[in-house]
Amino acid sequence: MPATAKICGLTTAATLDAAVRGGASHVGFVFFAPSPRDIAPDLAAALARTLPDAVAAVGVFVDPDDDLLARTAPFLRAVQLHKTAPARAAAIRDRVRREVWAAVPVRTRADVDGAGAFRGAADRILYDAKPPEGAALPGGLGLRFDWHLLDGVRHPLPWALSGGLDPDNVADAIGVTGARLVDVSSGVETAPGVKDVDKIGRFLQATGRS
Ligand SMILES: O=C(O)c1ccccc1NCC(=O)[C@H](O)[C@H](O)COP(=O)(O)O
Repeated sequence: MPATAKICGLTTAATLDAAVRGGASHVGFVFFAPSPRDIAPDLAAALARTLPDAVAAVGVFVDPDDDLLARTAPFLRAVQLHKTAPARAAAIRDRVRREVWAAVPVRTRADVDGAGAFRGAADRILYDAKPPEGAALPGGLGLRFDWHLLDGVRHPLPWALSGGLDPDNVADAIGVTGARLVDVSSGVETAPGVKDVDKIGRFLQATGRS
């Protein structure tokens, strides 16, 4: 079964174009200063304006304040929240009136079950690999979790699979988990924050969409 895909952490017109041409359903812009993928809101707005309707812009945030959300939400279709409690996610959803994705860091089955806390507070769960203690970033680390932790799970919300995916493993990941939406960042880069047009194309081809 083919899956749709979000290419995360884009910062240039050329790589955005590769994602669009390859058939991505979503593109992600990271608004988090410590990230090598951090993008200024003005540049993200300009890139987002070039997207066709079929491709949704997703803003990626780490427990954002209202000011950052106000500056970015107008050109986004969804906000992806890391390290954000369910009550705050619900308040953000009410405030920005955008689809809210809650990132759930996974190392154990208990982590997966924790996604239920976002029922009623978010619109989608993004299962991502749990970073090591003290990691500078909550995502974009190229780490994967045991996909079998999703076996038999009754998901509380629509969901997406993330963490350590790349052009060579994404087809397996889709086969094992049944994910209908996959998300990638470092797996289509040549260095942290440097996206690669060919890898983006290969990743999207491997999802079975293009
Ligand atoms: O990618 C980042 O730099 C980042 C920074 C702060 C919060 C989240 C971040 N990324 C979130 C994503 O959606 C990534 O695509 C996801 O963690 C998967 O990353 P990867 O394992 O590198 O494919």
